[in-house]
Amino acid sequence: MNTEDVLNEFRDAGALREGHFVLSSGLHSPVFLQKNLVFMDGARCERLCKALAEKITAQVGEVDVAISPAVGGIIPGYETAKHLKVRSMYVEREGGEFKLRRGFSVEPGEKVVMVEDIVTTGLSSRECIAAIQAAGGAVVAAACIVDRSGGKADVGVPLIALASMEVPAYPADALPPELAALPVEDPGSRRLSK
Ligand SMILES: O=P(O)(O)OC[C@H]1O[C@H](OP(=O)(O)OP(=O)(O)O)[C@H](O)[C@@H]1O
Ligand SMILES: O=C(O)c1cc(=O)[nH]c(=O)[nH]1
Ligand SMILES: [Mg+2]
Repeated sequence: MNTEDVLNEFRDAGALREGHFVLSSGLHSPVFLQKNLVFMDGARCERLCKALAEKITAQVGEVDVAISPAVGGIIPGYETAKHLKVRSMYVEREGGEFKLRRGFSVEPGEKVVMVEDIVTTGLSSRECIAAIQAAGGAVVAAACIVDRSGGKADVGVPLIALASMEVPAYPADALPPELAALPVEDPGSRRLSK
């Protein structure tokens, strides 16, 4: 499955949104990939995550566990883990910081693949990887359905992306006028509890 195939799944699901969005990183973008509209369709989610699992196995071999950052990473993390035939867990924010909760744990040195839905700056991936390492896991790779940085994001381990593309994103004080003119949506969960 190549980038165009993945984007077609997003288009067909009505998940390729245009407007004015504030992203998890605080950057603003005229494009948002509303992944939940993709993952809500079991067959579509399975096609994408099966392909991602195959890419992970081809690049890093077998792993022991897949761990994702909540909320967006939970469904693709579970489905990818299913195809890798490994346990699936997630980290969630406690006082703003990602932690393994709900009885989830890793054995010291277990090989972990961190599975994200979307990577933009890589900040959430780095936070998730730090939480896994703090819990004793050895993160051998990160994986995502779409890398919006076109390969530029550095998450500190190899990043395996099913689709890779560069999408414009701007700091709040450097918005193009046509973007600044539109009302802003904040669709993610990072700022929900504040
Ligand atoms: O690479 P980054 O710059 O960190 O951006 C990508 C992150 O943004 C979204 O999460 P968000 O925090 O918006 O919440 P969600 O998982 O609940 O959608 C997405 O699920 C990634 O985790
Ligand atoms: O950077 C983000 O927060 C982000 C971008 C995107 O296209 N989709 C998403 O769910 N999050
Ligand atoms: Mg997320």
